[in-house]
Amino acid sequence: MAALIRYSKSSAVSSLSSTSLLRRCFSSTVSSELASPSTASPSPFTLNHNLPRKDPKDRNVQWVFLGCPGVGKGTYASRLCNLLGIPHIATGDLVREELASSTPLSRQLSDIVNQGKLVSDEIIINLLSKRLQAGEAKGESGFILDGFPRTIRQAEILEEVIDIDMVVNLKLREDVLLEKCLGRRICGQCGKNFNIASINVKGENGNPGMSMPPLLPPTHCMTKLITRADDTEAVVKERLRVYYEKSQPVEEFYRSRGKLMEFNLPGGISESWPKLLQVLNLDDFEEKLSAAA
Ligand SMILES: Nc1ncnc2c1ncn2[C@@H]1O[C@H](COP(=O)(O)OP(=O)(O)O)[C@@H](O)[C@H]1O
Repeated sequence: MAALIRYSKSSAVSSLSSTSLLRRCFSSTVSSELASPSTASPSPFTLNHNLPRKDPKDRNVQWVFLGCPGVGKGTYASRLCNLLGIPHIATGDLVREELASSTPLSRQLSDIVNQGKLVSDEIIINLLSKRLQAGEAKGESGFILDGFPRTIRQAEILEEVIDIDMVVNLKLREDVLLEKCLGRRICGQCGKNFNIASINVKGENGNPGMSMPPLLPPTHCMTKLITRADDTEAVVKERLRVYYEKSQPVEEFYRSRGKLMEFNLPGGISESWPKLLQVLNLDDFEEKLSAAA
C-alpha cells in the first residue's frame, strides 16, 4: 500500500505508511485473519438480522457510525458507548481539540473546518492514531467510531487494519438536518451537546412527517451555550454537499461488504433510542442494566 502519511522531513516516522501506523495502534486488537483485506460476501444486513443476542460485555464492539452532519451520530454513539462501557471516538472532537490548541496545525485546520471542507486523510489518520494509541495505553477495548471513515481511502485503510463488525448508517430528511445543525449548541463549560431547534415538519412527497422536540440544557448551562463556528447555514450546506460527494460512497463500501445497517430515525431521542436499541438487539441489555442499577 502506498505511503499515505507524509510527515515533516524531520519526523522519524516519515517512511511509515498510514496502514502500518494504524496497524501499530491497533496491534493488540487485530487478528491476523482480519488484517488482510475483507473477503466478506455481499449480503447487506437487514434490520434485526445477523446480530448476536449475547451480552455486549462478551462482544468486542468495534462499530462505525455514519450519517450526514446533524443526523445525531454523536448523540446516539455517545449514549451507546455509555451503555456498553466503551469509548466514543469522534474525529470531529479530535479536530476541535486540535483547533483549541495554538499550534501551526490548528491554524491550518481552522480554515478547512470553517469552510465546511474535509481535513486531509493524512491529518485525520494521524489524529485518530494518536487517540487510539492513548486508549490502548489505558487498556481500552472496543469503540464506536463517529465521523470516521469519511472517504473511501479512509475506509480502505481502516478495513485493512481492523475488523469493523458493523456500520450503522443514520438517516434523516435533509431539511431536518439543516434545522438540526443550526439549532446545535454546546455548553462552553461542561462540553455537553444540546439542540434548541423544535422540529415539526409535515409529510410530503412520500416523506413522513416528523416532530423532534428540542434537547434543552439544564439552567446552569443555559448562559454558557456556544454555537460551533461551522454551524452557519452556508457552511452546513457546504458540509452536506461534501458529505454527498465524499462520504456517501463509504455507505456503498460497507454495504457491499455486508456490514451496513440502515437506520431511519423516526423522530426525536425518546422515539428513536428504544427503536435503535431494538435493532441492535440491546433492548434486553438496557433493561438488565436498569434493573441492576
Ligand atoms: N474523518 C474525517 N475526515 C476528514 N475531516 C474530518 C473527519 N472527521 C472530522 N473532520 C473535520 O471536522 C469537522 C467536524 O466534524 P464533525 O464534528 O464530525 O461534523 P459533522 O457535524 O459534520 O458530522 C468536519 O467538517 C471536517 O472538517
